[in-house]
Amino acid sequence: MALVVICGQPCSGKSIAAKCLVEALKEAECKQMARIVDESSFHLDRNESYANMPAEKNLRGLLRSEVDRSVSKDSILIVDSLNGIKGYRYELWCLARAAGIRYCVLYCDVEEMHCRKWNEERRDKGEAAYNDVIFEDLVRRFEKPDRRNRWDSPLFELWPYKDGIEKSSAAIFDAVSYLTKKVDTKSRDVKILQPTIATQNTRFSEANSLYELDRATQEVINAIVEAQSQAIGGPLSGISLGQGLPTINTGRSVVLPELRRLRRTFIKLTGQTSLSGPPPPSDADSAKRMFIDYLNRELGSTA
Ligand SMILES: Nc1ncnc2c1ncn2[C@@H]1O[C@H](COP(=O)(O)OP(=O)(O)OP(=O)(O)O)[C@@H](O)[C@H]1O
Repeated sequence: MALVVICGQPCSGKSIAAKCLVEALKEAECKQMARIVDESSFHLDRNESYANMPAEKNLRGLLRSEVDRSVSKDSILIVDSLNGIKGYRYELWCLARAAGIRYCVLYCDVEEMHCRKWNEERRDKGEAAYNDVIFEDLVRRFEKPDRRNRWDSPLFELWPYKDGIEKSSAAIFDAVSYLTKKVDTKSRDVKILQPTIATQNTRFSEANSLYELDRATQEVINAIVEAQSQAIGGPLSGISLGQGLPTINTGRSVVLPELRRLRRTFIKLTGQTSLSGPPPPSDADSAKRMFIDYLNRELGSTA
C-alpha cells in the first residue's frame, strides 16, 4: 500500500521517528500492517556497514532487495536508514512505482552539530555509535531531499532538535493522513504511483524491453550481492532466483564493480543482437535466464 523512506543525517532521530510513525498509524487504526526495514534487520554493525564504499553499497543493495521483496499493496513499509543519496532514493521510488503504491519521504532535519553531539552522547553511554571518521564522511555526502524531485515528494519534515519527535508531531500527523487517506477518482492530493509496463507480463515493446532488461539484470546482481554477503565473500553456487531459471554458479566471489561491468556489457550485447541475430528477451524471466547464463559462462571461465 505504501513505501515510506525515512531520511536524515547520521544520528538525527530517524529510528525514533520511524517508531513514532508506526505507533501513530496503529492509533489511527490503519488496517495495513506497518513494518520497519532497517540495518539492524540484517544484524549489521553501523561502522562496518559504512566503513568503505563496497560495504556501503552492499548495505544499500540489501535494503533495496528487501524493499523489492516486501513492498505490497497490503502493508506499509518504512525504510529506516540514512537514505542520504539522491540516486538511491530514486531507486526506492522506482520500486514503489513498479508496485503501484503510495510513496513519501519523512525527513529528520537536524543541524550537523546537534547530530554530532547526540552521537557523542550515545557513545559516552556505551551505546552503538558512529566512529568520528565515518560520521564526518556521511555528513559530508548527505544529499538533502528536495520536494521538487518526484522521488522526494511528498516530503514531510520533522525538526527533532527544535521540536522533539512525538507521535503527535505535525509531520508524523501529516504522513499518517497521507498514508491512510481513502482515494477515489476525485482525490488529487494523494498520488498512487502507476506501475509501468515493466511490472506486467505481456510482451514488451522495444523501448520497454530495454527497461525490463535493465531491471531484470539488476535483480540478478542484487541476488548475487546478497548471497555473497551471507557467504562472507566465499564462492557461490546454486543461487536460485525462482523456478524455471538456471542457478547462478560463479565459482568465486565477485566484487560489485565487476558485476556492474558484466551487466553493462551484457546489455550492450543484447541490444546489438536484436538488430541482426536472435530477438531480445521478451519478458523478465527470459532476460534473467540469458543474463544468468552469460554470468555463469563469463565467471566460470575465469574461476
Ligand atoms: N529530539 C531529541 N532530543 C535529544 N536527543 C535526541 C533527540 N532525537 C534523538 N536524540 C538522540 O539521538 C540518538 C539517535 O537517535 P536515533 O537512533 O533515532 O537516530 P538515527 O538517526 O536513527 O541514528 P542512526 O543514523 O544511527 O540510525 C538517540 O540515542 C537520542 O539520544
